[in-house]
Amino acid sequence: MASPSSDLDRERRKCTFNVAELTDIINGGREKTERRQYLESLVLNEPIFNYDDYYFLSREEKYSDAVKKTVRLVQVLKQHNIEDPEDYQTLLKYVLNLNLPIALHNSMFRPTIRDQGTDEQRKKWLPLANDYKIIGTYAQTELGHGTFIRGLETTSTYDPKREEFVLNTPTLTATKWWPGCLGKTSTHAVVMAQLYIKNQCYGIHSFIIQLRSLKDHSPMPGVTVGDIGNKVGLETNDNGFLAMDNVRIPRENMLMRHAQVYPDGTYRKPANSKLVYGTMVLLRATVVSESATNLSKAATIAIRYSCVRRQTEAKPGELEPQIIDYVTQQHKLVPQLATAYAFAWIARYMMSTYHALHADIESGHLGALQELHGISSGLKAFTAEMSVSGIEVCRRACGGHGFSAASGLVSMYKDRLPSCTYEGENTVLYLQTARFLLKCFRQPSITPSSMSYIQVKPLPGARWGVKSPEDLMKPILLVEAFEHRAQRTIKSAAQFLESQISQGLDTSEAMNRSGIEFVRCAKAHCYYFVTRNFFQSTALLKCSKEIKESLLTLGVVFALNGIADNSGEFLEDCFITGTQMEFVRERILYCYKQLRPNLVGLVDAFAFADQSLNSALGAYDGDVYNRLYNWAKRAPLNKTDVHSSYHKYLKPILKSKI
Ligand SMILES: CCCCCCCCCC/C=C\C/C=C/C(=O)SCCNC(=O)CCNC(=O)[C@H](O)C(C)(C)COP(=O)(O)OP(=O)(O)OC[C@H]1O[C@@H](n2cnc3c(N)ncnc32)[C@H](O)[C@@H]1OP(=O)(O)O
Ligand SMILES: Cc1cc2nc3c(=O)[nH]c(=O)nc-3n(C[C@H](O)[C@H](O)[C@H](O)COP(=O)(O)OP(=O)(O)OC[C@H]3O[C@@H](n4cnc5c(N)ncnc54)[C@H](O)[C@@H]3O)c2cc1C
Repeated sequence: MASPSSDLDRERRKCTFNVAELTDIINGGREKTERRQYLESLVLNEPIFNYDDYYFLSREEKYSDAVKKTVRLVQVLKQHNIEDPEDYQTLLKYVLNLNLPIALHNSMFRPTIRDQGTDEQRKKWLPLANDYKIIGTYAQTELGHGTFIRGLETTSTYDPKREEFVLNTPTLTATKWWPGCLGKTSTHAVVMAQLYIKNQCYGIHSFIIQLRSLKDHSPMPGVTVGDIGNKVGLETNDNGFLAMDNVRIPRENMLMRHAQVYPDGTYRKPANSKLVYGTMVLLRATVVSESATNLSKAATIAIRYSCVRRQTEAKPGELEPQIIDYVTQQHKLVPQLATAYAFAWIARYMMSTYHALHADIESGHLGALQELHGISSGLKAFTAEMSVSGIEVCRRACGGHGFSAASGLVSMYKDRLPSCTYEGENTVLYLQTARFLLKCFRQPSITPSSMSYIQVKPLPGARWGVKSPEDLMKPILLVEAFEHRAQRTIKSAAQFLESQISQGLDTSEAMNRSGIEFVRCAKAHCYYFVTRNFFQSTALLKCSKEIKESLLTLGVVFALNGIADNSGEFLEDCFITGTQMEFVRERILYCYKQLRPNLVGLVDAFAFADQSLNSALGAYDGDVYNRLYNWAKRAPLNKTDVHSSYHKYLKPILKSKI
């Protein structure tokens, strides 16, 4: 058997480009790489951030371990004056492989105060939150309602005599349920509740509530709070429940940047009722980035392992091939790698678009709200869905060892799966994007330039300009195919809706009946958007010819697999012919061959530290079998040669003499 590490060494020697150059591109420049390395150096060497035996821990131990790591992380951040949220995200992405019990504090609590608080409220709360003197969460979802926010039942009733709000959980279904970090960690929460003034309901607003004593962490009077119990993945997180019984807070605890309640109870409504949903939009944009990072990790593990794993001698006596040389294995993994790169590029687009449109909104251009919502909803759903399914493909591609916790892929899959549900269930978000696409289809004036393609009506009888398999290496033709599909499905969804209305259905029923068409067009739009962005961004890169070639080939793989996997949608209006579909399949194989020497280089370029992958299969040195064996030997069941259950149960039924 060949030595696993020599297999990876050989792969690395075959790579045609400079891996460090590609790492800089992925990180966004040399300076960002250096910053990342500096941040990594602060935590990687500390024993407390060791994850070696993590997969052996129980849920409670995992939570406790995560709290310990969180506290140390906070100390490290303070010690080194690290305040930039981007730095914190870098640490989460590349080192701290967990959903920490302060995840919601940093991703939702602080941003909500920043974006929805007045200047005075920011001045009061942000220093406390930034300094971790208080830890907060975002409590919106209830037992009875998650998607339909307007249906939340928690009430916040204004008492002008005492200038206080009184928060109540009037029914069982009004109990807050799911908020991360609520169960055991948070001292405070932004709670979304229906605002009542003089018996009139003004809809959902956000309020800061103290949940626990800052002296002993016990629940505050009127607050019932706890963990909701085990779930799929996210074992380090204490997703919780919360019920409130006449909890009083000062008037100043309603976040009043957009809507105000004056001491006498006068209400001033926000310029747009959806401003209160702003933090969700930010987190949806973040999910795009998380989806990219995690699929990159999964591809790193599975591709390195597939270069080390050998199976089935082709000819008697010959060395068994590396499993990566089976085209079926390539057909599993190369599309995941291509998707990881496509998502890394769209994540960068999503964050910069978020910041640009958010700045527009802050300066009063509220038209940007629906554009940001339209873009981020679909991309969150699309990237979460493909990332989760891609991680599972990577896990299965590792055969039996993919089932071992030590692969790192089991927990990754379980921890990522909820991203299809939280921050807006995926179908619900696709429907939101579809609404926006249809609006743009009907109203050119509101169509943002990034979506102007919607205004071009697809020509009946249009045909794809691909004449040979070589044509499939031309980004313009690939993008054209996705553009056509998106235009056609948007038009078809609009026509379907109109046909329902013309049959006499009221708008909501017609929208419901059009839902499947809506989701179809939103997915088609997202595939187009991501493909176009990949080729546009890659074309702009200043890098070596070899890197550009590899990236473009990955883009072709992403696009061609998208066409092959959704072939019906391209064939049904004869835009693509059967012969062109054959070209597509042929070119996919060609691209795999082109990329084969660079597969390890392309995953090495993500530059994940072994600790962050925490995988016996995917470590840099490829020493898979020693790692698996040593890890198994440390398993709690192996602490003694004879387990206590032998004495308790097994011994009596076993024969002492044969
Ligand atoms: C790598 C870095 C590491 C970072 C670490 C971060 C890790 C953190 C891990 C945290 C993990 C989990 C956290 C999870 C948190 C949560 O889940 S919080 C709860 C999230 N909940 C949801 O998302 C609920 C989904 N539901 C909704 O958003 C809305 O209810 C819905 C959009 C479905 C409908 O809202 P309604 O108010 O009922 O809408 P309606 O009145 O029908 O109006 C529709 C109308 O409004 C427009 N609209 C809706 N939302 C927005 C918005 N946000 N902005 C702008 N416009 C909006 C919509 O387009 C419609 O417009 P139209 O013109 O009528 O078509
Ligand atoms: C791990 C995890 C962490 C979370 N963290 C938080 C948190 O920190 N804070 C917080 O407030 N919440 C949190 N949540 C809650 C989360 O945001 C909601 O679960 C999510 O928004 C989905 O809402 P729901 O549970 O009501 O699903 P439902 O809306 O009940 O969805 C069930 C099904 O109904 C369908 N459906 C619902 N409405 C429609 C519609 N209008 N049209 C078509 N189909 C529809 C959905 O597509 C889905 O198939 C978390 C959830 C999870 C799983």
